[in-house]
Amino acid sequence: MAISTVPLHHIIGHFSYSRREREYHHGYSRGHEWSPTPRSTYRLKPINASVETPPFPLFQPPPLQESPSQLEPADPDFYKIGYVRSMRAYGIEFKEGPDGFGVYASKDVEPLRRARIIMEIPLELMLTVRQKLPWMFFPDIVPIGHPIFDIINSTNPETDWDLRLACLLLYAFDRDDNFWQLYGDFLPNTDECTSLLFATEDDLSQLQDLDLASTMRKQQLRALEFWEKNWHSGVPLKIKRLARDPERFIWAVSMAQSRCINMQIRIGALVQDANMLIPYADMLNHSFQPNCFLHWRFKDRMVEVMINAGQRIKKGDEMTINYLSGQQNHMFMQRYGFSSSVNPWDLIAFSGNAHIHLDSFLSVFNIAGLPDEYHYNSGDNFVNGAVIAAARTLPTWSDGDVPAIPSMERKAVKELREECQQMLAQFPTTSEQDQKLLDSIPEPRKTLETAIKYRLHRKLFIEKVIQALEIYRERILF
Ligand SMILES: C[S@@+](CC[C@H](N)C(=O)[O-])C[C@H]1O[C@@H](n2cnc3c(N)ncnc32)[C@H](O)[C@@H]1O
Repeated sequence: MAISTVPLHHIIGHFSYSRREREYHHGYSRGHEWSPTPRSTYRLKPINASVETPPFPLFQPPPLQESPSQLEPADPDFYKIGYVRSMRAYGIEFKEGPDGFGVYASKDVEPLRRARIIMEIPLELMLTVRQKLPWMFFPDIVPIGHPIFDIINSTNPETDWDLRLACLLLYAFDRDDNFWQLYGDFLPNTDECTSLLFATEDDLSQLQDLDLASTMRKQQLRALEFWEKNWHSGVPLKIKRLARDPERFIWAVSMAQSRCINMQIRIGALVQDANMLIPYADMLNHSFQPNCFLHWRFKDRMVEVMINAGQRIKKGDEMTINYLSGQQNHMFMQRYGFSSSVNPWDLIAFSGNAHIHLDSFLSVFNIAGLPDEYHYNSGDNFVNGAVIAAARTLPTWSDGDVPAIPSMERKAVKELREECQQMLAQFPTTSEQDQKLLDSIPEPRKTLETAIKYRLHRKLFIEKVIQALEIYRERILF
């Protein structure tokens, strides 16, 4: 069953669509590949003349002058795709930066007592699937009896949300006048994708993590087998053209995995856990200390992107959200194809008996709160997410008010440091060698770069834990 609500996708007025020299393959090309060739103009007739037509552009495109931050502004036409209810954005711009497209503040924002809206995106622009049985998808664009419906219907609702979203995305690209046909041009192409679904065997070996490499091999096989099962030579033409080659389907799965947002949404009386592809909001990059968050506004079925209450933002700052809380780097790698050396949730499996005194360690680094909510406000440049992770992952002891005994702490620090050093020695390369390798490849393939960065981040994290132990040892004596 699919949810049906308002009639969808009435394209209003006309818009001009700038397409540079490239194939018109949704999501296969964008951004810096475009050459500044003349614009071509497409005119789409209004489908439903009775629909009110808001004036274009619905919000101001960013100024075209060179951005002081050296980042490339998105194509101005990105802002002009118009539908019955369009998205709205306030005080932000979409630009290409170090992590692909991102969202940046176009003006300063003073801290406010209440959260402030920067984007509003209506439900009808999104692609969503319900996580649990009875599964549903939205919008209701797939006719019962269409082969893609049967394929979607054959998936496991509990586990295959990414495969279903991929099918829905490919189907949306194939439907005349669907919003995603236009929006797809702003999605990363296969070369720009960081997803390890595209990793070669060599890339996987560069991870220096056998477990992650094996998980990714299984995930690659799962996507490939799904394509083979459903797009075999005998399938009807109308399904075949959605993903003629496995690469196209795997691209769609990688889009679903890396851009999907899981949210609980209320529609009427129904509250559901949904996996959603939310255009424009999916341009927000991740941070462990995000300045924004998402909120479902049920009264008019909009997703709001909001700036945290009390957050100060400077013009040019990147706007970020937290994709996953409480997850280690390998989980970020599996789903999004990136990692961080300051992931506060990273863990190290210590095997010895050494323990340090928890309260002393926390007070040395001015870390407050309980393990699930540790935060720091020390003004000490050394303390970052990796030190928070150290506080969570180092074996510690705490017994009422019993204070630490410096000589015992020093002994424990020595053992823990040695164990960290053994872990580092087990890697075939050092962090310096990884960094040199990254610097020496002029334009590495995304998946190769992602893999080398992952192993580098792991080593930088362990090195930071060693440094933190050293500082703890020095300061505990006073
Ligand atoms: C939801 S999309 C965000 C928009 C994306 N940057 C783009 O170019 O379209 C998620 C992808 O952005 C990139 N990304 C997001 N946050 C990142 C971060 N903190 N570090 C590195 N890459 C990041 C990864 O490639 C990830 O798969």
